[in-house]
Amino acid sequence: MSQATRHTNPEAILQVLQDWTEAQWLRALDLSFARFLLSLEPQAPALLPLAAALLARLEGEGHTCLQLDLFLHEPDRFLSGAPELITEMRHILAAWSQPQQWIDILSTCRVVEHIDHTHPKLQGDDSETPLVLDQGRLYLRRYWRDAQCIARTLTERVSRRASIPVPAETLKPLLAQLFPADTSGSPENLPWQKIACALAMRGRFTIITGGPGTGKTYTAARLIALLMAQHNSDSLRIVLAAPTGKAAVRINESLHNAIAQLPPLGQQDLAAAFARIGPARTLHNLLGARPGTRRFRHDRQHPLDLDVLIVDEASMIHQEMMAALLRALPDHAQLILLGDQDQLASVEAGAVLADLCNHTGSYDSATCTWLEATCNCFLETATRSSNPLSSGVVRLQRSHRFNVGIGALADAVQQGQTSLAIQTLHQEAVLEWYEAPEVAQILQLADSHSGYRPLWENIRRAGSKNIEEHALWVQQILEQYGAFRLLCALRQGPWGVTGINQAIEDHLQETGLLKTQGLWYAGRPALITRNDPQLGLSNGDIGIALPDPQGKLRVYFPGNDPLPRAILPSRLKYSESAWAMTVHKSQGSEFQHTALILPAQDSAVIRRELLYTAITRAREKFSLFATAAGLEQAITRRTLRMSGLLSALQNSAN
Ligand SMILES: Nc1ncnc2c1ncn2[C@@H]1O[C@H](COP(=O)(O)OP(=O)(O)OP(=O)(O)O)[C@@H](O)[C@H]1O
Repeated sequence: MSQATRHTNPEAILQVLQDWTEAQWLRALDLSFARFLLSLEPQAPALLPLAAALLARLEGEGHTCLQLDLFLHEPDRFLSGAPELITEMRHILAAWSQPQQWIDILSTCRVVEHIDHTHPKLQGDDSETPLVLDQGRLYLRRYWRDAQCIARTLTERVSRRASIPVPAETLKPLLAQLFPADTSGSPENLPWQKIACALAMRGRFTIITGGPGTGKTYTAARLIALLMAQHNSDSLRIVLAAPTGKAAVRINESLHNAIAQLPPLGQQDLAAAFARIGPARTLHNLLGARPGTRRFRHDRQHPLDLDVLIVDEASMIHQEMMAALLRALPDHAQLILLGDQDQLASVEAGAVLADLCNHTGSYDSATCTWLEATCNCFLETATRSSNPLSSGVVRLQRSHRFNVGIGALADAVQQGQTSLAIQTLHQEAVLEWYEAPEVAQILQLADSHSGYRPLWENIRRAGSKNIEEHALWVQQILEQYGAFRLLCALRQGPWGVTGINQAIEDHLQETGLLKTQGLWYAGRPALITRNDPQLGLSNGDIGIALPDPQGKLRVYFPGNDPLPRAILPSRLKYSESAWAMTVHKSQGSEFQHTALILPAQDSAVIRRELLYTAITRAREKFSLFATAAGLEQAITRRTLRMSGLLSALQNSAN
């Protein structure tokens, strides 16, 4: 068959898709979706099955739409694979290389709805075609619907910004009391934490973004104190949440510590009031996930019972979850998102926090007047921002916790400055760079005092039979495990999680440090890989297998209770060893010492956001195993997730 025929015949395109699926470049799901659309519209043009399969595959890579101009300009930026497959894809796409061709052809399909913004009332929600074409972007319908929902709900929330009646004259002295050092109103040194509180106090939607240690939790603690001082703390329902169980545990701990350090505010017993809020929950749990479905118990008809919702680690919220959250949020409630927009985006599709923070940092005149009245800050009023949420977003700028060397490296990477990053790696004592990495060096580091050695020695000592002493020992082991972590960019291969875990277990066995035969051995850190509601465990939770006081092996998980939970290993169906873990899985955690392992061979998944996320997991020391070329590629390559959220926000605001 000639290439020309291949390009115009849907059956021939299906054959190409079949070949790509056999080569494992497409997923079976992608092919099935293309077939399904052709079954709905047998006379469809050849472009339809191709577009459907590529769109489905892109969704698997985290994109919420196929943005025609970006994708057709550089398809292999978004879909990587074996060179011959990429060449074939490029060759086939050459027949439809212009966005307008796609629009003209796909608009004729019955399974595609083309949104016409000049007649918005006639379009949209009522129609149920599987695909939607909107302003040069092709969507799976549910992603389009979710983007519209987020955009509509948030612009509506922001437009009611000033509708919470908080008198500036009562807020001002409270803010001054909570942020005593922040008296300066000079533009170079604005008190962003105080500004964040002032905005969140009267807004129904606020984002407090910033790198690690910039005081997001510090600010959230003060915001909670202000809310309690302004309203009746007994009846105000404040709820804390996070995308994962681990992140929920962490926000509990850090907020608890931050509240304990707060100065007294009026008559409030803050610690008691905070205790009434209750521990942070995962978003799944809060919304009432229905197992085996995409649905939640709470939605527009059954809204959540709360007045204020504070969600930490918001960079991990994917688009579908954000839409579900907004549907379930009562109209009157205040939503505050905390997170670092520069971190890796969510595993599932979308880059919600980064999209929502895009083009922000300017404030409208009403907001500037409010900040002047409450914070004594004089900000320049922006002429119209291209992001309607801009007045509700605050970026905290200064790190208060970070080790200076680690912070400098994170900044250089985040700004894409390779030579500065290399110079910093060479200069700073807390940074260690293995430029010609070998597995033996990784094992040596893991087996050192700043690695797992203290943990391994403590595990070998074995716990006491006395219950209290045993509990203390378990607690100590969990803390020691949390002090160091090996992070990998990849899952598979000798430099990936599986290879490094195996190398460590072999090392432990060979040196006799721990007996690692079998799946479960005393000392094995086990990462849960699937949610298990019955056991109350979430994907990403980590426990350590240790003998109980009777010598029987149990897996101990840290939790909100002071005592770790003990579960029999046989009950844990889905787990993997966690001496090394992926950078993705480490999100929401921090370790005193973090080591990142980049593979010798380049991989398209190694990008700036991954490097930044790994570096910012380290509190005191960061070790890097990477060649100079690997490091440079990682810094240069940026993640670009195709999404229509910003454009949907702009449409909603008009
Ligand atoms: N304005 C400030 N003055 C003094 N100390 C501060 C201030 N802001 C934050 N800190 C301190 O800096 C440290 C880091 O703050 P915090 O934990 O709130 O940062 P974060 O942005 O939530 O970090 P992460 O993203 O890692 O969770 C804490 O010890 C906190 O008490």
